[in-house]
Amino acid sequence: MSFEIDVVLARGEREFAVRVAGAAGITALVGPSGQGKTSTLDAVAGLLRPVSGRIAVGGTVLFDAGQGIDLPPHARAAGYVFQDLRLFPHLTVRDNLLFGWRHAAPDRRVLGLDEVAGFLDIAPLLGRRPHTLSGGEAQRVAIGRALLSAPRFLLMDEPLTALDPARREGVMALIGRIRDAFALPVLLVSHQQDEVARLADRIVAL
Ligand SMILES: Nc1ncnc2c1ncn2[C@@H]1O[C@H](COP(=O)(O)OP(=O)(O)OP(=O)(O)O)[C@@H](O)[C@H]1O
Repeated sequence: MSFEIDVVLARGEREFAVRVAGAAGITALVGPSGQGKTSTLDAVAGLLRPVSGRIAVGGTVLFDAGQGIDLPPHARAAGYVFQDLRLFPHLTVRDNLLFGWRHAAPDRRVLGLDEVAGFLDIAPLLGRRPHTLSGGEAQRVAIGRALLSAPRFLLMDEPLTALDPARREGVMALIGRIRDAFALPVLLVSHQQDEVARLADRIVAL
């Protein structure tokens, strides 16, 4: 399973050409601010329509301007961990996690709440609200919600930025375990180029 991305994206007046070829495992997108990294994740998730080009993941074509293919977000089944996490503030951790599960296609639900909570070490937090969580705890809950949505692949926007060095190590180890345990391709954006170099199977500079 790997990402094949060859698109031109437009944001306002600017255009970005993005190319990621045949990378399995963890692919890191790095580069200066404002170079279209988040826009690339949005395009793969189906939240931003490219001007032209093609996006496929694991051989499934998600977008192809030439062939008129543009799958809607739910059919793409991205597990998207947003930079600002976007946990629902009025829901408990349990209900944030179950939101992902309820939106998963029933025949693709391979993971359950208990398994994911155990894997991410967040079982003690299930009754809490997001505003009571530390940055690292909230990050793990957001990853859990994405995993429970039965994703075909994961998109992670700056998963290390808000964390102190010790927590960064923990989240990096976790992302590596997700790749190995669930065989999910991961496309992640990072500014921490040195750290991400140890984790990623491939680095693409925008
Ligand atoms: N909705 C939008 N409308 C207009 N311009 C936008 C929009 N979203 C992003 N942009 C612009 O598009 C460019 C690329 O933004 P994007 O967030 O993809 O970059 P990035 O590489 O992820 O940046 P950063 O590292 O700062 O998060 C930026 O110049 C940004 O200001």
